[in-house]
Amino acid sequence: MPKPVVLIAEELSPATLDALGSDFEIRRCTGSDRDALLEALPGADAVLVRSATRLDAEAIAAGARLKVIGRAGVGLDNVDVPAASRAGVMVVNAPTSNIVSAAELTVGLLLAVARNIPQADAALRKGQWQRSRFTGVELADKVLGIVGLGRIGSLVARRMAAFDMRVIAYDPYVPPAYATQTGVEIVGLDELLTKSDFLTVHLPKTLETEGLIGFDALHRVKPGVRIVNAARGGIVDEAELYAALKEGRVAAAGVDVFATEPCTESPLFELENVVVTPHLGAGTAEAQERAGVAVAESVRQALAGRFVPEAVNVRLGTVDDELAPWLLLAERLGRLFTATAGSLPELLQVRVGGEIGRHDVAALELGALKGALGSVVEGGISYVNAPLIAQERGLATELLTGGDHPEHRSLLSVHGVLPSGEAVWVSGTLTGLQRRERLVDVCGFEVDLPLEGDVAFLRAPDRPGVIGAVGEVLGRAGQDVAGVQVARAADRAEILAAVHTAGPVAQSVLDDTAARIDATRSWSLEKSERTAR
Ligand SMILES: NC(=O)c1ccc[n+]([C@@H]2O[C@H](COP(=O)([O-])OP(=O)(O)OC[C@H]3O[C@@H](n4cnc5c(N)ncnc54)[C@H](O)[C@@H]3O)[C@@H](O)[C@H]2O)c1
Ligand SMILES: O=C(O)[C@H](O)COP(=O)(O)O
Repeated sequence: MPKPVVLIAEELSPATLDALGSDFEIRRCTGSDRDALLEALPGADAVLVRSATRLDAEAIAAGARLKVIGRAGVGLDNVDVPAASRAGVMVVNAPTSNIVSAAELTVGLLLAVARNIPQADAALRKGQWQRSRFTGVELADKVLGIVGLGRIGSLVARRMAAFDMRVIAYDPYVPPAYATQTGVEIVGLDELLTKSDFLTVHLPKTLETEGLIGFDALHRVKPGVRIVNAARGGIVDEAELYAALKEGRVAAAGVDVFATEPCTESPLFELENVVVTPHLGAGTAEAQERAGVAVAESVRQALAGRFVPEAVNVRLGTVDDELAPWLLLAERLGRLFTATAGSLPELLQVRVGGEIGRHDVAALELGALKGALGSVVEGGISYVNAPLIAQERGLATELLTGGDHPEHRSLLSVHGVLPSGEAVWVSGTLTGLQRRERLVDVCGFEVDLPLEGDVAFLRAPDRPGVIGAVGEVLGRAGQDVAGVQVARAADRAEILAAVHTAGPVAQSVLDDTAARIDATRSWSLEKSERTAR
């Protein structure tokens, strides 16, 4: 089996490779070289990038085998996430990997624009000892205006409070109570602009935020404000910032990010009151290691078809340690449901009863759907494309919670009514300290089976000699039978035989066995598991 290919399109920490391990073939390309990227993408199962690689719809379409895009960092403005979702490609990032580093760089830029540190350094290296030329201002008792009080904005707020700054913020999407807890006063944009002595931007780049600090805002600012942008180029309009600096409306600026990167020429570079860095917010050993290891882990999970908590284009709700094994069970039951039913219903119901039903179990609906479609959809099913594929096939899902079971603390069932009117369901639970998966009910036949290994199911009329006949056909085919479990229907009209074999039963052998006992239906757990992979 060839190993899945992970394409590394930008310089990542060496820890990334260690975390990926030896299960993948690693290829490299320079993601900012468009031709090289488009040439390398068709062979890749996963691609790892930072902010310099543009993964737009064209690039995603070129990645015909692509299953996951890993962004070793926060910002996703270089990835067309809707296009990835349409193509069934999971997008993962490392949303907290570099926030401390970005906040610390912001602190550095605030200090640099207050005290002219880089300019003084450059002058002294040229032999100029000019103390009064670089007279700065203190931070203490000044107003710091933060635009965007998210993860990085909040870290900056905490750090700058230690400099005795008065921190205000504009962010219409954070609850005022949260801001109060952090000691920050939430104000409107106008108030922030007119009151701030220092202004720092920590927004995502969106249609709404691009140019937010542009002509209008830069004409309303408090005269002599110092501005820092270590979020995304273009949120502070570079041309308008240049004009404001030239006219003295803005006293100084610290700029880490540019509308077009790499940026090696800019009118801003000509101004002495500007401090620039080449997108260094995440440029620390710690941030790079965290980002690389986090996306490597996510890519491993994604390529194994598992749920990835950091996936940005999967709406799964919360999957905590308590729920994670139930999610796997839901997927397995989904697969077994399809194998048992032999077709798909119009409505797939996921019923969650007992203790686990009292948690937020929304994820189980998607897990069961992914499992149910897994063995029937060509081209691979993922948490990303399962809802889309279900919609295309007219398959709806429903999550029902509540109710207790007399025998099981918690019970998960996947249920559906087939076009013939027949109801099919499979139910399972987790047992013991190891939380082992057990199949406990197949269409009303009570069983007690692990949900793994090679198990053939046969549903047949309840007649003497049925089990002997099953053993005989399988034995003749050279199939070792490790055990048989027989469940009887309440009316004793039918049995369900679950036959454990040491190895997969060939379809022809299963068909022969079924014919011998007049089975109304036969299917196998191994088949439903394996074809879904
Ligand atoms: N320079 C770097 O190397 C570097 C490193 C890391 C992150 N970043 C960038 O920093 C930015 C912030 O990252 P984060 O992790 O703090 O993001 P975040 O999502 O945690 O915070 C963003 C905040 O902006 C607010 N917001 C969104 N739209 C807004 C609007 N129109 N007006 C006001 N507030 C608005 C949101 O409510 C949120 O609280 C992102 O653009 C990210 O890409 C840059
Ligand atoms: O969004 C981010 O994570 C930062 O801007 C860092 O980008 P980078 O990984 O290209 O340094």
